[in-house]
Amino acid sequence: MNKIPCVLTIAGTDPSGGAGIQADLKTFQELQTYGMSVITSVVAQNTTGVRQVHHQPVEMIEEQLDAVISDIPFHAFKTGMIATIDMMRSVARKVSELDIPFIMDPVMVAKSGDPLIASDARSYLREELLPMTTLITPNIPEAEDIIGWKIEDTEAMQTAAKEIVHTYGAGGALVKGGHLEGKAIDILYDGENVNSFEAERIDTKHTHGTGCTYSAAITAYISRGETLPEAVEKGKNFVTAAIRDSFPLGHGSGPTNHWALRQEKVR
Ligand SMILES: Nc1ncnc2c1ncn2[C@@H]1O[C@H](COP(=O)(O)OP(=O)(O)O)[C@@H](O)[C@H]1O
Ligand SMILES: Cc1ncc(COP(=O)(O)O)c(N)n1
Repeated sequence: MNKIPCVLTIAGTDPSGGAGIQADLKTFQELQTYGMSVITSVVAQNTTGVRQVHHQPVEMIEEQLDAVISDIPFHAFKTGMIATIDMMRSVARKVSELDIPFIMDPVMVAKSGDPLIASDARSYLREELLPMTTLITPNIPEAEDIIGWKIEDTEAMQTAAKEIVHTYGAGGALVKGGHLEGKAIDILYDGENVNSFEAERIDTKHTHGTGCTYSAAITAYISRGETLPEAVEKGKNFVTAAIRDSFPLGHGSGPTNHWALRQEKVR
């Protein structure tokens, strides 16, 4: 295995650079890992919303995966937007050969409210992909979709994280509290322990791509040999700084700032 930590993202694109593959690769680069990408869907979107989506044919997704897997060993990978059951089936088949950490951001709906996956793909995600994961990182609506009941506080987030692991079979679950009020609290259950990660809520609308950035940062830290709780703690610091210094770019919800931690160290 090569010494450089190598990581792969399997996700959709964002030409405006704040979410999806683009956010993942910027995060990988910023965290001193070698980033690679397999594109599932080309998404015409920006800070205001999604205009059009073009799915790659499943053969093309499989070819991209084969091209990477057959050539370059990597240490961890993440998935983001995988829009249809057929696409999920192809990804599942290919990644089942890999014996490395799998971080899944179960992307369902963009910040703008636009759906990013087919509604019938949600149950396939829960039943077929979720049990393959080392860690799944749902926000509150995504966690609710998986477990089928409402999450209203951090106690319920903890119950949900345990249920996602014990009932649905994820290796670990990080339920993110960005959609609740008050402090930005995320709950990690790794199959043994519960850890809580807390940050002050930052008063900003520029949170486009936070979920992508966070899961990419966790993937990068894991590829560098950190344990799950360590990787989440560092990932949380990274995404909090990226939100604190987010860019007021575009006409909608602007992107997070992947340089933020570096700038904080320099200041
Ligand atoms: N306004 C905010 N201030 C500070 N942290 C936030 C804010 N909004 C979201 N977060 C944090 O950003 C990360 C991603 O959050 P979340 O919005 O829940 O996920 P997603 O982007 O998938 O919808 C989590 O760590 C969450 O706690
Ligand atoms: C291709 C793609 N993947 C994921 C998201 C979700 O982004 P967010 O983290 O803002 O919900 C997105 N807007 N586009």
